[in-house]
Amino acid sequence: MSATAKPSIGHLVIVGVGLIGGSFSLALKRAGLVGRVTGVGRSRDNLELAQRLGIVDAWTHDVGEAVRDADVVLLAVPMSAFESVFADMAASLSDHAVVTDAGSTKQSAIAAARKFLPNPSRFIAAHPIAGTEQSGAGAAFAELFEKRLCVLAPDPDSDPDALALVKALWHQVGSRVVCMGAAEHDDFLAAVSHLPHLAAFALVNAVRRQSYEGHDPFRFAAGGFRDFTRIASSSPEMWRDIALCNSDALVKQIDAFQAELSGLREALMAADGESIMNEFKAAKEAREKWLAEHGDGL
Ligand SMILES: NC(=O)c1ccc[n+]([C@@H]2O[C@H](COP(=O)([O-])OP(=O)(O)OC[C@H]3O[C@@H](n4cnc5c(N)ncnc54)[C@H](O)[C@@H]3O)[C@@H](O)[C@H]2O)c1
Ligand SMILES: O=C(O)C(=O)C[C@]1(C(=O)O)C=C[C@@H](O)C=C1
Repeated sequence: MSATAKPSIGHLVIVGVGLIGGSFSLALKRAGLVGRVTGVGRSRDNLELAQRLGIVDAWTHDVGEAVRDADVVLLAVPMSAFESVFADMAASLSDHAVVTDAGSTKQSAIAAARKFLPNPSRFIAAHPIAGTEQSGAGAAFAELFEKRLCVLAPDPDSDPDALALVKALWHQVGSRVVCMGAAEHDDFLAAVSHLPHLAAFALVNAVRRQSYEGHDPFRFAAGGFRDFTRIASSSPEMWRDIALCNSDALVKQIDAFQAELSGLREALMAADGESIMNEFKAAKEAREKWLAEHGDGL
């Protein structure tokens, strides 16, 4: 199957019917590419909401039961749940089922699949680089992946038919699909996704922890603080898991960021306006170049 071919799935199972799993289902349903969708999750309220919103046709808490006649299974749960979900589905998957995921770290997802799935070659690791700070089925929307990158991290053992199907599905939900190695993916994402989240959480805490003689500094925060910290409203559970799964790469990025802050601190202490200006100018230029070259759809 070519990446632009229209795949058709009889039974799709979404494990973790939140922002990402829910949006994937809505986009495929809107495109008329899926017969029925079963949702698997922990929270009854969230699954009932998903059914009311037309994201799933049926739901269960039992992943083994759900995947028995599945054609495609998408894992969209926090990274710490991957191993137990794979273990719970392993005995029930049919030979033809294709398993994929949307997890934010790829080496850990692949390691979990290899450890627990009967046929890891039919697992194709994927990561849509699109999201918001909202969680749960109520946050899902069909347009989420349009024009956004989706990274696939196949390996030489990946089944070519499974790879072609997963490529075609992400293409059909509007993504621009690229393939790369899992380690390379995790390094890049540590820099442009995981560090920014960590920095946003840390910045809010830095403001929160200081004493301002009884005054509330948040009262004076406006657009700058809101833009920088939007992602500190993201799910703490999800971000704890991402940070732990990609800790080596993330620690390197924290060190690089700390070195930048130290440089600026030194320049400030020395009242070195020229250095500060040069740093700010270089960052502004790099950001504008990024937006001009890759900002389409953001
Ligand atoms: N939010 C983003 O911006 C974003 C973007 C790309 C990828 N991701 C990745 O996608 C995955 C899902 O993220 P999300 O934003 O949709 O999260 P979410 O919190 O909106 O949805 C996750 C769902 O999984 C359910 N869940 C948790 N543990 C489970 C388990 N053991 N079995 C079944 N269901 C379980 C939760 O109840 C929740 O409904 C994560 O791995 C995340 O790293 C997130
Ligand atoms: O826009 C946001 O709120 C996001 O955080 C989305 C975002 C990111 O850009 O860092 C977060 C995690 C993902 O794995 C992919 C995308």
